[in-house]
Amino acid sequence: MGSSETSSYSSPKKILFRQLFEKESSTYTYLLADVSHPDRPALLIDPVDKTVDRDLSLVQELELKLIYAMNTHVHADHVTGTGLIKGKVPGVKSVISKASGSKADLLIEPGDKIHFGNLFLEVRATPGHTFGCVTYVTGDGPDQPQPRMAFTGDALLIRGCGRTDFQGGSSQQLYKSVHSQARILDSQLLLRNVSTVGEELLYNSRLTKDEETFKGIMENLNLSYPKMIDIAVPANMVCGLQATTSEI
Ligand SMILES: N[C@@H](CCC(=O)N[C@@H](CSS)C(=O)NCC(=O)O)C(=O)O
Ligand SMILES: [Fe+2]
Repeated sequence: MGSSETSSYSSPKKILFRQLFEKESSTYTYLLADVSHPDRPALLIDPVDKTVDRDLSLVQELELKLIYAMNTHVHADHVTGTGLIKGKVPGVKSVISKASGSKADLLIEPGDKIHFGNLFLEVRATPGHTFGCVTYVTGDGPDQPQPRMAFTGDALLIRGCGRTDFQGGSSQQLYKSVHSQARILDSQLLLRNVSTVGEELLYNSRLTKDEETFKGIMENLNLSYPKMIDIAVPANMVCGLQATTSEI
């Protein structure tokens, strides 16, 4: 293995972090691992079915042991890779929120901790883009990596946020999610590797507005119906495997 696993995180425990991109749906997938632990346990957040082989090759190259394949929410623009990953890597557990109403091995709830080696992710409820959206936040504590990172799914995007016009979306709820969690989240948390919650609260063109203005913006986005939604949503309710629900 090369020296590319070093990161700028000051921590006695070493976290490996990789951001991967699927260009058709513009989806970011994240790979995290505890590389201080002898087993090098790892997890993937929001993998896409089309890039599963790429993601698993990277896991193999970095000599990691994948233990979780997780989703932040039921995506509407792509089919999740979590079911395919389970078929390819024995022992991997799929993860999604209980509130999403989906099937997975682990149905997590706000406040749960997902451990990988000596590191963990905390689950925060951030509904509003869809029902059951969660944000995964790296652990707090002296032996956890700093600065902390937040994986917000589509709840909070850099200078934007997920739409709120389908799957239990609510602009009122999304506004509350971001503003109430932001007070709890450290302003140093990174989003998609190039912004912070604090920066978004200052410069996000939607979420810096008052709640009524935000609601008006979200009701007038005039976005087209996502091309994949009718395939992606039912598939994502079962970890991406529509036909073989026993394999979730
Ligand atoms: N043209 C795309 C649809 C893109 C889209 O609606 N993306 C969602 C996130 S995936 S549920 C979204 O919330 N976008 C926010 C925005 O402001 O655009 C397609 O057909 O896939
Ligand atoms: Fe989404």
